[in-house]
Amino acid sequence: MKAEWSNPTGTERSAAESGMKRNRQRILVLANPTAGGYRPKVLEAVRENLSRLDVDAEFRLTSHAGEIGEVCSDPDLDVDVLVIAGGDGSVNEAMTGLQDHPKPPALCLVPFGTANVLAHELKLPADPGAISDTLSKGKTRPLHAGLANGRPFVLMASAGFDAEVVHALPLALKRRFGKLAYVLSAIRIGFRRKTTDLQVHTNGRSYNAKMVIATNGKYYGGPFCLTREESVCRPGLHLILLKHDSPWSMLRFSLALVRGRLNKEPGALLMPITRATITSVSPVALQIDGDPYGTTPVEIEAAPACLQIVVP
Ligand SMILES: Nc1ncnc2c1ncn2[C@@H]1O[C@H](COP(=O)(O)OP(=O)(O)OP(=O)(O)O)[C@@H](O)[C@H]1O
Repeated sequence: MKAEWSNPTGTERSAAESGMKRNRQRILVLANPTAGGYRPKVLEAVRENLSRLDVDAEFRLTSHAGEIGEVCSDPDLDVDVLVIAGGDGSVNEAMTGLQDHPKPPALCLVPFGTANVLAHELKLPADPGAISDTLSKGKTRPLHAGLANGRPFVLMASAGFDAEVVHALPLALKRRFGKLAYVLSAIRIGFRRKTTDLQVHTNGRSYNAKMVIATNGKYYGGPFCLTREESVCRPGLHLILLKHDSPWSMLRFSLALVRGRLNKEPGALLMPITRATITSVSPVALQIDGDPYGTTPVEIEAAPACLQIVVP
C-alpha cells in the first residue's frame, strides 16, 4: 500500500518499486502546480485516500511546461493509470505525448485549470472523496480526439478571433483573473484587429468564414454548449463556421453560446465532418484546447486511435 510524493530525482526508485509489485495497479499522478485553480489540499486528500487502497501511486509535481508531454512520450512509461491534475492544456500535453506510446495507460483527470472544458464534458467531480472513488472504481470510456496538422486536440481547434484572444492573453492575466481574462483580452483586441477571410474545404464543398471551430466535444469556454451532437467519448467532429466577426457579431454569438443556441444563430453554420482544410490569404491565429497553436493553414481530421479515460 503506497501513495507517495516523489522528488524530481526519485523516479528511478519508484519505477523499480512498481516493477516489483506488478500485480498491483500502478498509478502515476502528474500535477501541474501552475494550473489555474490548483489546490494542493485536494491533491493531498486524494493521496491520503489512495494510500488506503491496494494500489501503487506516485505523485509528481511538474517543474516546467512540456514535462507532462516528455513523461508521456517516454516509451518506458509503464503505469496502468496516468492521472493529470491540471487543466485542458495539461491533458492536451498528455494526449500528444501518448500519441505514439506502444501501451498507453488510461487517463484520469483531477480537474484543476481555468476553463476545464473536459471536466464539464465528462461531468468529473471536483471533491477529493469523489475523485478517489472514481479512480478506485476504474470505470473507463473511450476518449476520442481530433488532429490539427497532426497534433491531437481533445476539445477543439479553432481559427480566427478566439484564437487571437488566446494568443494575446498574457499568462499573468489568466492566472490573476481566470476566465474573465479571456473577456478582457477579447475587449482589448476586439476593436482594433484586422479581420481576414478563412476558406474552408470540407465534405466536398467550399465555404468562406471569419472564424471556424472544429469541435470534438459539446462544450466551449467552460460549461457553454456548442452542440449536443458531439461527445469526446464518441468518434467524430463537428465544424462551426461563423460568417461575421465584428465586435457586435462576436457579442451576439457569445450571448447565443451562453444560451446554448449558437448553432441556431443567423450567420453560424454547424456541420459534421471527418476532415477539413482551413486556409487564408494571410496567416490567421490558431488555438487548440485553449492554448496558442501557430497560424493557418490547418488540416483537421479525426484521430484514428483513442485512449481510455476514467469516468464517474
Ligand atoms: N511546472 C510548470 N511550470 C510552468 N508551466 C507548466 C508547468 N507544468 C505544466 N505547465 C504548462 O501549463 C500549461 C497550462 O496548464 P493547464 O492547462 O493545466 O492550466 P490552465 O491553462 O489554467 O487550464 P485550462 O487549459 O483548463 O484553461 C500547460 O500547457 C503546461 O504545458
